[in-house]
Amino acid sequence: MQFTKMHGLGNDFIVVHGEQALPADASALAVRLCNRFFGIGADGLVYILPSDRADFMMRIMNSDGSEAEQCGNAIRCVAKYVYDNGLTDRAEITIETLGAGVQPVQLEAAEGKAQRVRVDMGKPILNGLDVPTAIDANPVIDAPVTVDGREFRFTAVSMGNPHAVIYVEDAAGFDLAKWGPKLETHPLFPRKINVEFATVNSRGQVDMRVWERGAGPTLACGTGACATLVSSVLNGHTDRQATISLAGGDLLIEWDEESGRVYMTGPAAAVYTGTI
Ligand SMILES: N[C@H](CCC[C@H](N)C(=O)O)C(=O)O
Repeated sequence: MQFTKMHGLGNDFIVVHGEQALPADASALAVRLCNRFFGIGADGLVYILPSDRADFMMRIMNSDGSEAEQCGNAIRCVAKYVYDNGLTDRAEITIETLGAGVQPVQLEAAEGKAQRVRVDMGKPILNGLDVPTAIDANPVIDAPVTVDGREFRFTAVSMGNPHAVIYVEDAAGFDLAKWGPKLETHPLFPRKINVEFATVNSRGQVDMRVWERGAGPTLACGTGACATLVSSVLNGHTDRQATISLAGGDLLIEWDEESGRVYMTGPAAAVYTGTI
C-alpha cells in the first residue's frame, strides 16, 4: 500500500489515495499503522476517495481505530495532496466529509506546491443534544462536568465532530494526561468528546491545548481550534476572528457573522512517501 506521511501543525496522518471506497479493515489498519513503535506512527489514517457531491471525499480513522466525522488538519493535508500530486489543477476545490458535507477549500500555492489552505468548516452545531451531549440546552455554555471530584465548566460545540471547550489559567501547562481521558469518556458525552483547554490572552488570541477523542494529546486540532473560537465568541471572550495558538503552531479562525460559517486557515506539509 502506497502512503504519504503528512501533518498540519504536527497533527500527523498517514494519507492513502487510490481506494474506491473505505476498506473494510480500515479500523484495524489504523490501529496497526498509527502505532508509533510497531507501525508508521500517526494520529490518524486518512483516505482520499471519490465523491459524487464534491471533487474528493475524505474519511479519517483515529489512531484507536474509531472513525471521526471531520478533521480540520487532515482536510488541509488532503487539499495539499491532491494539488501537489496533480489530481487537480484548481486552487479552489471541494472536499466532502461525513460530518460537514461538501466543504469549499482554497489553496495558496507557490512553485506548484500548496503552502497554506483556507477551509470552509461549515456552521457549528450548538444544540446540546446534537453535539451530542446529554444536556438539553441550545447552546450549552459554561456547563458543569465533574471528574474525580474536580468541577470543570465547558461550552459544547460540534464542527461535525464533538468538542468541549474548557477555560483554564494556563493551557500550555495544563495536565492533559490527568484530566483529558476522564473528560473524553464522561457519561455526559454519548459519543465521547474532544476536549480543548483554552487560555484567552486577548480578543484576538487564545492559547489552546487538546486531548482528542480517539487519539489522545495531539500537537494541534483544526476542528478544536474552530470550536474554541466559536466558544470564545459565545462567552464574550474574543472577536469573531482570532488566532488560536496550539502546541504545533497557529491557526487563523473566523466565524462569519452573516453566513454563520467558520473558516480555518493554516499550513499543511508532506514529510515522505512510502510503501507498506
Ligand atoms: N479526534 C477527532 C478527529 C480528528 C480531529 C482533529 N485532528 C482536527 O484536526 O480537527 C475526533 O474523533 O473527533
